[in-house]
Amino acid sequence: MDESRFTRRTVWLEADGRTVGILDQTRLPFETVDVRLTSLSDAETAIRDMLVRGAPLIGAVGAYGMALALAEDPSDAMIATAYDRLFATRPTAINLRWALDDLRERVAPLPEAARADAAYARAREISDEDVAINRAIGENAFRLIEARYEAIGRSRPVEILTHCNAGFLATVGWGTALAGIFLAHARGIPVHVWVDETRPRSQGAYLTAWEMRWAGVPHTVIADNAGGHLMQHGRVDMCIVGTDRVAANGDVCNKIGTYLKALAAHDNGVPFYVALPYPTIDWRIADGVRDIPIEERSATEVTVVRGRLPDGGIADVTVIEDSPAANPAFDVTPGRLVTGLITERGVCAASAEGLRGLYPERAAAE
Ligand SMILES: CSC[C@@H](O)[C@@H](O)C(=O)COP(=O)(O)O
Repeated sequence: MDESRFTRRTVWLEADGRTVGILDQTRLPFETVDVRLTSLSDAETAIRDMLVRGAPLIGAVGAYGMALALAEDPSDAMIATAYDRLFATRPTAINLRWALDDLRERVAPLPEAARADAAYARAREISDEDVAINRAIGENAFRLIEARYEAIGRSRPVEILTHCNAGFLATVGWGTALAGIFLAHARGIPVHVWVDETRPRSQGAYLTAWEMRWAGVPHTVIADNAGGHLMQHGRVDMCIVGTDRVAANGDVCNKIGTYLKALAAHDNGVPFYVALPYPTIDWRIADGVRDIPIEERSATEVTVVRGRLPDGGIADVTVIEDSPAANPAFDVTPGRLVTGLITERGVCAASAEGLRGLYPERAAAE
């Protein structure tokens, strides 16, 4: 199979060398619409309102946001303003801070006239690096999927459960948790994916299912509450999810509901893997459950649902009226419930020792 299907870019520089193109993910799966970002405030809105989402993609668009800002005004004051405004858009995905720190460090020492070009060049590099990293994560995840296929005697498809969306839409290309699944499918290992719907924003139903169709991977969308039952009855061979931030002790922050899936997997002896690139590790947080800040989003995301009407139109309908609703968007799964962290450097235990073993230089630097 042609692997370029899995490298569809989610953010790119337009031909004018200044405007940034993105796929508007709020319109999926009903419409495929590209949008152009021309200013800092466009980038800010795109991240905050989730036209782009997923930790690695948020980082890449944050980097382009800094470049767009400096193209308008390359002053020191603008570096600080752009950093603060972009940083405030989404609090949980650590890739955003990583990308903004990186950009600020590189452009601040330069003369003003050189700053915008340097920022665009670095944003592009970050994007290309993300695609290469995810391809490597995919190879490491592929080996685990292949091993499960051998373990079940090559008798049937490997049943994999995933939560939220950690495919190419959540990154610049390939994806993290889904990269190994795409590779397995492309290389002829039969897989079937249980796609958690992932309320309230339904990234599973709207985005992962769309990617599975795009790639031709057999899949079934399930309500968020179904995973435990399927695991109890031997219908899940492994779980693979992505993450928005991994603490130095291996605790994993991901879309709300991930923790419950990890508990069910642990209780049923189902391997639970988390895929991540190095910028997702927050070396400054020693205890993830205690210290990772969790984004609380609008209650409207819980009370209003988007769908297609019988006449073909697309509409938002209210499903909860007159009751308060709460919307914590992420949760933290303790490292002890995670079978392994799948990174571009290999697979390690979800622990301080495991992470230090794979990234000794980065652990020492923090
Ligand atoms: C690869 S990014 C992390 C993902 O795994 C995903 O599950 C997730 O939580 C993304 O959250 P989102 O709120 O859609 O930006």
